Amino acid sequence: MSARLRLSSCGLSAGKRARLHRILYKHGLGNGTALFLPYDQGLEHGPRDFFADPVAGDPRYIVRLALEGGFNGIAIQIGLAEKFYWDYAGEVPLILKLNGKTDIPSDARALSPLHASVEDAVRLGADAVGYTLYVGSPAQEDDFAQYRVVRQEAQRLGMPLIVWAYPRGEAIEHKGGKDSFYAVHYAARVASELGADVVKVNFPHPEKHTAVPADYAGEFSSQDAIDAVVRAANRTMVLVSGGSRASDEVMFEKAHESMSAGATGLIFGRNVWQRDHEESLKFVDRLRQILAKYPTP
Ligand SMILES: O=C(CO)COP(=O)(O)O
Repeated sequence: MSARLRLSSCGLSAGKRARLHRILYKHGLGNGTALFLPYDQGLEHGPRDFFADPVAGDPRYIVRLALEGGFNGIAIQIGLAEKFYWDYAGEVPLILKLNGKTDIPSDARALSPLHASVEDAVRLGADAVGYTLYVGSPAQEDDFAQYRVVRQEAQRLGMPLIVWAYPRGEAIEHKGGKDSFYAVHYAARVASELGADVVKVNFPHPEKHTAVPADYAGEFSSQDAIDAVVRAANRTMVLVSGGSRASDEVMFEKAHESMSAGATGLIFGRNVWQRDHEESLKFVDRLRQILAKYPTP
């Protein structure tokens, strides 16, 4: 089991540290771990994600779920933040997603345009901002330039920056795919190199890297892979995302392995809200029991 990063080891400015302290120690379990509820899928995938439980299409329901489930924060886009977040008077920390796109065009040249600024986040009382960076996309150069401005603004305003580090594009597909160990490992390192305070990654699948590039040949367990991903992020805290619906056992295993690797927390969306209310709360309770086993020293 690897040690979890303490806030004091992350090289954070005072404002960022205060905000992250609020998220990690004043909400959720208050033990330095985090459980975030992401709700940007309506933009990224469209309303089809709400077919499984139509009530989840209502942002009011999701904000209430974040509160009832004892989440450390909710990650939403500007439109929903403006119209729904204050229904609960900021009782759950807000992570304002600053960029995002639809999945209607292909991901061949993936780039998520900005829709909001770090100043919007300050105005709305957010405790962090989120930026999706497509590592490996042919548009990576433009993405890095757009990201640099956000990073500088976040630094100036003391706003923690969470990078959704997503491998994308044809080149990645030829190197094992976006969930491969190689791609996720590289993405975590990129986020740390580029100054993210927190990086959000997909759980790496060692079986998917198909030994391309050759340095990744060999036997890796999923625990080996997530251990390496957290190490690659070094002083950047790691959040592991949920992905599409899977069995509860698979999700709990992922949660255990991530926390054991030293990740700071989990950001699970569809696996939480693509089921009825009672089931969602039961699932969240099990996740909280897992996080309780891994307090930050
Ligand atoms: O962070 C996420 C989306 O922004 C992860 O969401 P899912 O758990 O639904 O994959």
